[in-house]
Amino acid sequence: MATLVAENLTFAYAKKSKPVLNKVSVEIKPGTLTALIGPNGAGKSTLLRILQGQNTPDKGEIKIDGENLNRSRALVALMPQRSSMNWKFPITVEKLVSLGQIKYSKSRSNNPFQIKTLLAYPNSWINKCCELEATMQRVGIASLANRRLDSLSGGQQQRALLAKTLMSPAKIFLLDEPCAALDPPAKEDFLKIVRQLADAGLSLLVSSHDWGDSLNNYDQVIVLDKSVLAVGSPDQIQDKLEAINISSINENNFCD
Ligand SMILES: Nc1ncnc2c1ncn2[C@@H]1O[C@H](COP(=O)(O)OP(=O)(O)OP(=O)(O)O)[C@@H](O)[C@H]1O
Repeated sequence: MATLVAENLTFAYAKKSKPVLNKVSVEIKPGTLTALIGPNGAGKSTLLRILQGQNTPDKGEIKIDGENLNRSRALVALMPQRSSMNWKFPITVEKLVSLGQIKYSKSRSNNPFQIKTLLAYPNSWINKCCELEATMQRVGIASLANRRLDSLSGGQQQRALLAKTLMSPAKIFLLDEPCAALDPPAKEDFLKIVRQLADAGLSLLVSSHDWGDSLNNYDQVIVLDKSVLAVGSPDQIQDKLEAINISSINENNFCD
């Protein structure tokens, strides 16, 4: 369980350029599913990268359970946009998912894949294998373990990428447009899974272009367009959006 609080984040990609984020504050509570919505170029991906520590804000601060993000980066994991993946890479689902653990383990002294750890803690390898199996089951891809990534549907690929992300020891998960390019049933399946993860105590922030009934799956909705335009429950957001003129957002290619 972990709470992420970001306050007054301001960020520009170059010194003299205009900020792409301006005084953005967000709070992600344990066991909640939050949607981050906004038009193209609103700064959603930038914000997720900052919250994960890949980019540093020019101003503002990010704390996890009161500790600076620098000290607790391992508690935050980012699932990147699907366009950043090479889906043709010859790898099985199981191997991809296990990479989520190995990547993290490199920087840890208790890497369960290291011989010295194995000797000291013989169950660590078994535990990690169980975790791999459990994580694949959690997102409904256990039966696809030996399939190659390029033989999967888009929805299955996204679930495999989610499972890889879940293999990290994080408690807060930032998902960058995980439902982009998924057909409605696959989108619905994916949202059910993230809902279950939140109900199990994880904190999830999911960026999306979706506007409509799917927002009802979320506990909190943040509307971003360089700054936070509105934040609240799906019902509260509907009311607020009318006040801030949703048509101007739609004109900005705010799709679906
Ligand atoms: N690496 C970068 N260098 C310079 N500018 C960037 C970089 N990445 C993004 N930007 C700019 O920052 C702004 C915010 O982009 P960002 O990708 O965060 O928005 P977004 O809301 O995720 O957009 P989309 O919904 O289209 O993915 C845009 O104007 C974009 O052109």
